[in-house]
Amino acid sequence: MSELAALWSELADIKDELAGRDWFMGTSGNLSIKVAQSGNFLITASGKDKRKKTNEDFLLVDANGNPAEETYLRPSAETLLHTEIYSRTAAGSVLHIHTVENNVISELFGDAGKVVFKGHEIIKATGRWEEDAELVVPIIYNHADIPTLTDEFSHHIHDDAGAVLIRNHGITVWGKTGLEAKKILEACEFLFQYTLVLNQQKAFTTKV
Ligand SMILES: CSC[C@@H](O)[C@@H](O)C(=O)COP(=O)(O)O
Ligand SMILES: [Zn+2]
Repeated sequence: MSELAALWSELADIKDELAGRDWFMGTSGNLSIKVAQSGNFLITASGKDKRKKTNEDFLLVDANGNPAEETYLRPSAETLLHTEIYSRTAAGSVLHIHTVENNVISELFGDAGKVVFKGHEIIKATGRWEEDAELVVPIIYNHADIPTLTDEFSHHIHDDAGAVLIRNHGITVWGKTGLEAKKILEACEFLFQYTLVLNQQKAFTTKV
């Protein structure tokens, strides 16, 4: 199998898994994986139902996000976020999803500009192993203009792995590999769900 075919299959597997969690509501979400050395990456085609598996799910783009081969497919509308992450880090994969939980958390903590988690075992999935490790997820405004959104997003790209919430839009995570990006995504969504359930329980117990 060629390197490209292997990467296609890896990204398709990630897409299948995330689809199994119903994390691509209303055609939302975009995923990419980098082809080592070349600067090119495979990215989801724009506007597709990402729950479906087809031969046209991904296209190859160059480091500027332009199609690297003849195609009628359009790369994701948010390709610029992916190019920005790849240009500033050694990330190998970028994943973006919209969930009710990540949207509600982004709204609850949006005015603070970040949500901070501490004292959760699952923080280790993000590569922080100290007992008092903190996971800080920045929250930025959802600029409709993608270059403006990317500019604000870029202030939060400090490492080869990371996560940023876009308010009332979704989360974008990246990691050195597809597996690392998926682990960070799952850890974040776990923590978002935990926070919402805990707050609901607290509200309930203060009422009774
Ligand atoms: C229908 S969701 C809105 C989209 O603009 C976007 O936020 C998204 O996640 C999917 O866009 P896409 O161009 O398919 O990658
Ligand atoms: Zn989106």
